[in-house]
Amino acid sequence: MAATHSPLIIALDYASLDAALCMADQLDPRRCRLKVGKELFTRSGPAVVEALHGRGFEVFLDLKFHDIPNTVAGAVQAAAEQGVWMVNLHASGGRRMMTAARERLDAHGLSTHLIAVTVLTSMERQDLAEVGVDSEPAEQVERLARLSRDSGMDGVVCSAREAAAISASCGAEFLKVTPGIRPASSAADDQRRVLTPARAMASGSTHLVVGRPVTQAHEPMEALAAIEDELAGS
Ligand SMILES: O=c1ccn([C@@H]2O[C@H](COP(=O)(O)O)[C@@H](O)[C@H]2O)c(=O)[nH]1
Repeated sequence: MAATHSPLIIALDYASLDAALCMADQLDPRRCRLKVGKELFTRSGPAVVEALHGRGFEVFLDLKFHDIPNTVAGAVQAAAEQGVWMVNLHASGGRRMMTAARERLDAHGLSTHLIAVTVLTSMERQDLAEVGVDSEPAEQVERLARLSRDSGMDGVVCSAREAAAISASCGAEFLKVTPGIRPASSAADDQRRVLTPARAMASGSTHLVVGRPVTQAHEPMEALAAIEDELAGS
């Protein structure tokens, strides 16, 4: 498998294995990693991970597990045994859930990166208030990032807007995987806490998750090249 130095992770949010592989076949594992999320995995199962590994890609399995500790530990183990590069769970599942997942990977010698989702990049203050969290997103992200670090996570999913603060509190090595990446000319869609690729890297993101700005572009490879150019010039 090709280990890339690129921070880019392309989100393969497609409704079929064929559509996902059609995009993957235009991409190069030396230029990006790929993310498999809930829609694609629910439709195609482990076959998609196998197919992407077969093409040389490192895979982030973005299933955002959130359940009781024993169940999440088992799910994380199952993901890691498929050889994925990264897997995630929801930090709001709490310390015992995260610790159980960490311990399960360690007990089996599995080196898959394990990261925790803090506050979804689609959420803003009002969304948090409606689920009983009376905080600014940045404040809640910081709280969950510290808990994630203390629970043995390798990093978090957050918006790039929070990456600098997390680097300060949890260290530069702590992974900051940031969706909500939008080139200046792209629509925000359902995302709320967005940043451009260059500003995201400057803020301390370690990895940038990009979906629709590339996959729904009229010319996806041109859109990807424009993002790479923006990063090279920053
Ligand atoms: O907080 C989060 C966590 C995960 N995601 C995922 O990232 C991609 C973003 O896709 P875009 O098309 O670039 O918006 C998508 O797969 C989400 O499930 C996120 O956006 N925010």
